[in-house]
Parts: sequence; structure tokens; C-alpha cells
Amino acid sequence: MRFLTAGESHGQKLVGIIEGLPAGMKISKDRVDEALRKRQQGPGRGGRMSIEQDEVQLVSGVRGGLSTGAPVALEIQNRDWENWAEVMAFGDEADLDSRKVMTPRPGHADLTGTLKYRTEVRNILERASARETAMRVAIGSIVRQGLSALGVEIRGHVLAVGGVHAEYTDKREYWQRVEQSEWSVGDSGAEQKMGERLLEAREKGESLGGLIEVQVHNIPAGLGSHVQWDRKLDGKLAQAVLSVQAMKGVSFGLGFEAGERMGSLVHDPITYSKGQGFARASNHAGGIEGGMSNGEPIILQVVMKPIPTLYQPLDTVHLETKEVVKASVERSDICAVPAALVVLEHVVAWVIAEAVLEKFPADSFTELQTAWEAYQAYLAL
Ligand SMILES: Cc1cc2nc3c(=O)[nH]c(=O)nc-3n(C[C@H](O)[C@H](O)[C@H](O)COP(=O)(O)O)c2cc1C
Ligand SMILES: C=C(O[C@@H]1CC(C(=O)O)=C[C@@H](OP(=O)(O)O)[C@H]1O)C(=O)O
Repeated sequence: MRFLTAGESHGQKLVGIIEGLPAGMKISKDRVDEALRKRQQGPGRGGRMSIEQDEVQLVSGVRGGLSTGAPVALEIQNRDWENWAEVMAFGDEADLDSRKVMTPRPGHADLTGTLKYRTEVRNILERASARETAMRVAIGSIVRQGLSALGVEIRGHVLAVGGVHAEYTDKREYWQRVEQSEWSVGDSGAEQKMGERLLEAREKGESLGGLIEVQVHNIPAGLGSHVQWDRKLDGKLAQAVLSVQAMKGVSFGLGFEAGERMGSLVHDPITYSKGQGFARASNHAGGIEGGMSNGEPIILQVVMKPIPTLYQPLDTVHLETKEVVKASVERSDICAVPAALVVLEHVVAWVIAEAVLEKFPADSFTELQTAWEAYQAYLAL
């Protein structure tokens, strides 16, 4: 299974193609749209989110709510394109001089992309933009629906925003609030502090990042493989999450703390019970050993750096005059950690779905389900 995306942030639309999806898998457009809606929410987002109302168009590969086995093509319109049609036009009519960026933003792809591709900053930032993550969420949501039919559940939590850590009695609380779209500053002390930190950042022309956790539940031991470097599940997950704009680090289970403890306080004792098979007394490994899922929940934490565009910009160098000036200010988010949480859940869904199809290659979803259930029965022996 593979996918590609295309599209600029202020271009006409985003497009995506998934190839290799088994036939006969139930696909709900509403569930894709629900995921897209969630990605647009959360405190700290900029003006763009009140322009867009993301909705997927399923263009091919689905009939009567079921995948056909053919490539699934998807589109998401950029409503903002209307305001950018002249700047972004494909032909000679394009107005290349308006909205030209000559003062690259530290932390964004502007300068390095311009040097590498010998083109304008606008051509770089349009594609580097996290607008592209809308399509990755749509694609991830399609395969997540298949995973869900197999009983696999993916959950995500915001652990911290701008250094303020969440206080969960039950991490699902946050998720439930996400489900209910109650994203704004809430009732707990930590949420209050997160909100205050956000206001502080806004007042100072600053931006914030944070820490996000993603968990995958109900997957069997044996996804991924130890035999080759590029088949290891932790490696694949790390690549996928670090490919999301502004993600700068990932850890599994105990993470960096593992390097500080004695081995007996890190490794998870093996247990066995008839009817349930092998399990672990703890899950410090975060569900992966030897590049393979070990049957415990996969738990990964990801750090997001603060948004690069600052309303009080840092110094940069003008590309023509070479003078030191302030970096350009494009309309921007101040914090996009809740949106990134939704993106990360969906890129993780993709990697898990790929690993499932590698273990149980199937052209039809019924075949996949049969193989999946037989393997689960074997593991329970
Ligand atoms: C959901 C989301 C929204 C983002 N919004 C903005 C934004 O409004 N302004 C900005 O400068 N960067 C934003 N970013 C981050 C940039 O896209 C990212 O920092 C840039 O592409 C450079 O890539 P890098 O941070 O991985 O090096 C956002 C990232 C995500 C995941
Ligand atoms: C459009 C989205 O995020 C954008 C990501 C982004 C960036 O530089 O990454 C910059 C901003 O773009 P604009 O200047 O058009 O407001 C964000 O709004 C989105 O998430 O759908």
C-alpha cells in the first residue's frame, strides 16, 4: 500500500491517491470529514481556519461505501484559493510580484528551500506548509476505518503546551473533550495555565509548541520485522511522525528515561495465561521490541517545536540587498498542538495499516479479516 499527496497551501485543492487498499472495506466519508473538522480546531489557530471548512471528495476507488480495490483518489478544496487565484495561477497570467517573500522566516523551509531549488520563497512555503496535513489526515482516516473494523483503536493526548503539562486523571478525558469539540481553555488547573500561556504568547508576538502522545491499542504481536533495517516498526513510525511539519523528536514507552535506569527497571517481564497467550507485566518498551509490535499497546511521544512565523519576528537577511532585517510575517497559527495531535494519530494509523497488510497481504478485506482472526487465535493458544 502506498500514497502520494500534491497541492499548495493556497492552490486550488489538495489531492491524494492511495493504492493497494483491499476491496470490500467499508469507507464512510462522514468519518473522514469528522477527522478533518477536528484537525481544524483547537486554541491558538490563526485566521485561515475560519476560512476553510475541510471536506473530502472521494473521486475514485469507492462504490456504495465500499473500496473496490482500485486506487482511491481524494480531493480537498482550499476555500482560500479564491483570494489567491492570481498569485497562484498556473499560466502567464500569474501575478508573481504580489505577495513575494524576500525575507525568509527562521524555522520555516523558506531559506533552505529557496537555495536548494533556486526558486522563489513562495514556491517553497506553499508546499512546506502544514496545509498538506489535511490530506494526510483524510488518507489516514480511510485506513483507520479499516483498522477500526479489525478492533484496532488509536488514541491521542496533548501532554503539554509551551512547557505547561496536562494533569490527567484519565487520559481519555482529553480525548472525550476532543470528541465533543470542547477545545477551548477548560476547567482543570493545567488547562487554565495552558490557556494563560497561549495568551502570553499572543501578547508577546510569540508562538508555542508542545508534547503529544499517541497510543495504538488491540494490535497483535508481530507487526514489523527485525530482519531488515527498513522493516522495523519503530523506525517506520519515527519516520512518519517526524515527516509531519514541526515535529522534532519521538520516543517510545519510557523514552529517554530508559537510558537512566538499570535494565531490570526497564525491560518488561513476560507472563503467560492460557486463552490469552503471552503478555507483559509492564509496558516500558511502548509495545515494540526488535522492530516488532509485542502485543502491548504501542505508545509514542512526539515533541512539536514552536510555530516558526512570529508576529514579533526574528532577524533574517533580505535575499537581494543582503541587509539584516526582520523576517516576514505571513498570517499564522500561534500554536497548533491540538491540530498536530489529530495529524499524528492519522499518520500512525497509516504505518500500522501498512504493517498489517505486510503481515497479512490481501486483495479483499474479507481475506484480511480471516487471516487476522486466525492469527489472533494462534497467539491466544
Ligand atoms: C497543524 C500545523 C499547523 C502549522 N501552522 C503553522 C503556521 O501557521 N505558521 C507557521 O509558520 N508554521 C506552521 N506550522 C509549522 C510549519 O509548517 C513547519 O515548521 C515548517 O513547514 C518547517 O518544517 P519543520 O518545522 O519540520 O522544519 C504548522 C505545523 C502544523 C503541524
Ligand atoms: C492552512 C493550514 O495551516 C497553515 C499552515 C502554515 C504553515 O506554514 O505550515 C501556515 C498557515 O497558513 P496561512 O498563512 O494560509 O494561514 C496555516 O494556516 C491548515 O492547517 O489547514
